[in-house]
Formats: sequence, structure tokens, C-alpha cells
Amino acid sequence: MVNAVTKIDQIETMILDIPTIRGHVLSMATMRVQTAVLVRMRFSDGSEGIGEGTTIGGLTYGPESPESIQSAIDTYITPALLGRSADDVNGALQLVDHLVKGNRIAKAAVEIALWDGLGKRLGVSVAQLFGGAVHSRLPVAWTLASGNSETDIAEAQEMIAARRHNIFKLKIGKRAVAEDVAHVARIKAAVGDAASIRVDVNQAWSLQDARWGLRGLQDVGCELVEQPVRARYLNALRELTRAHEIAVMADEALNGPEDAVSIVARGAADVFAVKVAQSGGIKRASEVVAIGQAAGLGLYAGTMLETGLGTAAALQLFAGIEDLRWGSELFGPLLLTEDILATPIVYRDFTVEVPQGAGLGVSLDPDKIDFFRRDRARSLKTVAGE
Ligand SMILES: O=C(O)C[C@H]1C=CC(=O)O1
Ligand SMILES: [Mn+2]
Repeated sequence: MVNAVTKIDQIETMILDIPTIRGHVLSMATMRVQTAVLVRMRFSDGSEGIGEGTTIGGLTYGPESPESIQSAIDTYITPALLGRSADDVNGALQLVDHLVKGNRIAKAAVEIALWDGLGKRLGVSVAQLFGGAVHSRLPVAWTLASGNSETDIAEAQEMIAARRHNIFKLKIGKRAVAEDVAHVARIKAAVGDAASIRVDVNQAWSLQDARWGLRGLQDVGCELVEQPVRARYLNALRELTRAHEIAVMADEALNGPEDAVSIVARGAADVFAVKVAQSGGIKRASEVVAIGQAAGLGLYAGTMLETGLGTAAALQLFAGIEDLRWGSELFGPLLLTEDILATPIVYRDFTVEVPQGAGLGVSLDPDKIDFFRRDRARSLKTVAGE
């Protein structure tokens, strides 16, 4: 008997609004809630796959919003994929790239669910599908972004004492450059050699600001500056990369392999912040990694502050990357008041552990999903109105 081909039967999307443990103050927005977009895919053999495509701060970070991610999937991606072979992930990616331009985070959510389903059906991890894990844990940074130097120092000291993090990324760019440099200096002086200090400006500086900023940051012992100027200003990024010893990292400028090629060709960064969501999925992120590696750049596993689900997807990829020189910031679940996984991801000894098991190695807690779903209020009202 010929085995029937497993098909994609159903793709469900949901938006979850989960409060953060404190205000997360970024140059462009203050987050008090993180809005995650989840995908649940059902296949004809009864297997399932789950994925996540999440952004930060509505439309303040980038061109996709939670609502646009959901609508791109429901309106354009799902109709193209229903009925196709569940195991043909590359075929699905090619079709979706043909039919949908941009919308990388939406594509990532669907692609992650396809890999998860495939791994579960084969009984292997997604890391194994990409050639196998070489790490079981990764160094993990924490972001200090309370908006107050004293609070940030106390938070850093607690994290070091608990052996949870000794790499800190400070969110700056909201205040005057000199004030930001003084804030970074205070934190570096407080932690000394016990921690690595880096900053993320989230595109807030002009080139002029950045010239002063990078000089000041370098002088106070900051090791790396992430996306100091607008994503499209590659000439400015190149000038800053060349002019200072402090490492310059591309984040918002790096949306998939094509951007990776442009940045390398222009010499516009020392380090890539590789994000699965922003790259358009695990496969495209692996291509960004390959371009960075081939060009001799440093690599850093970035986050969109995803729940444990998106975090697990990134861990599956980066577990297979040998030289992750700048470590990771895959701490998303720790910023949320509640974890939505049945078994939370483990953080200890300054590292995050790669979940073990088939697919992404994680499953959702159905009660938590129910509780945080944005449409839950609507369904409750419907029930009440009956
Ligand atoms: O990198 C960003 O811009 C987004 C994000 C990652 C960590 C964090 O605190 O915010
Ligand atoms: Mn960033």
C-alpha cells in the first residue's frame, strides 16, 4: 500500500496580549504588554505544529503589526497552503515568497509551525532537521530598560547574584546623548568586570549624535552598540563601524539574507543580530547566519521578545551554530508575567537551555492560551449574550 501524503488541513492564528513584569522603556515606545501572534497548524495524519510571529510596540519598531501579521496569514498565506504536502517545507516557502512580498514575521510564524510539525512526525528536533545541535545551552543577555539608572543597577546586581545573566543590553536613545552615556557609565561602574555592557539605540540617533555617542560609550567600557541610526542609513552605519573600536551591530537593518548581503558589501556592521522573525523564519535566518559567517562577522541570537514558543524556535536554530561570539538575548519569556508553555524554558548559570524533544521541544499550556487570547473577551460576550 502506498502511504498517503500528509496534508496541511488547518491553520489557526491567535493574538495574545500578555503583560510585562515592568515597563520596558525603548527609544520608540514603552511596553507594558507584549502582543504575540501564534499559529496552530493541523495536519491530515492528526499531527500538529505550532509557530510564533511577534513584533514589538505595535508599529513603532517595524513595518508589521500583530494585526497585519494575523491578517497576512489568514488572508493570503493560509489559502495558498491548505491541502499542500505537510512535509514539503521548502516548497511552501517558495510558494509563499512568490505570493507574498515582505511580511517576514507572518511568514516566520507559519514556517516555524511547518518545521515543528515535520520534526514531530519524524520524531526529531528542529535542530536535528538543520543538521544537529552543537550546543545544549547558550549564553543569555538581559535587557535593562526600566527607564531609571538606580533601578537598572539593582536589577543587574540581582541577576548577577542569582547567576541568571552577566550580559546586559541597555536600551537608550530616548534622552540626550550625554545623559545616555552618563547612564551607561553609572551601570558599567556598578557592575565592573562582572558583566558585559552593551546598548541598543533602536535607530534613534542622527549620524551626528552617533559620532559623539559611540565615542562616549567606548570610553565608559560599553562593548557594543546596536542599531544607532536608521535602518536604511547604511553609509552612516559603515562610517561608525570604521571610525570606532566599539562593535556596531545591525538589527533593524537586517531583514533577511538580501539585507545581510548589502550590509556585508558596504562593511556596515561588525555583528549581525540574527532574528528568526525578522529574517522570515528559521531557514532564512540560517541563510543570514551563513552570510555573516562567510564575511567573518560576529553573530548574536536576537529576539523580538517572543514567548517561550518563538524563543524555542530560535534556540533550535542557534543550537546548531558553533561560533555565536556575542551570545544570545533569548530571554523573552522572562519579561512576561506568565509563561504560556506547558514546561517553561530553563534559565540558569547565565545560560538558556535548548528544549529537548521532537519539533521545537515545547508545547502550549491551553489554559494560559485561553486566558490571554485577545478574542477571548469576544467569545465570552457571545456566550453571555446567548
Ligand atoms: O533588539 C530589539 O530592538 C528588541 C528587543 C530585544 C531585546 C529587547 O529588550 O528588546
Ligand atoms: Mn535591537
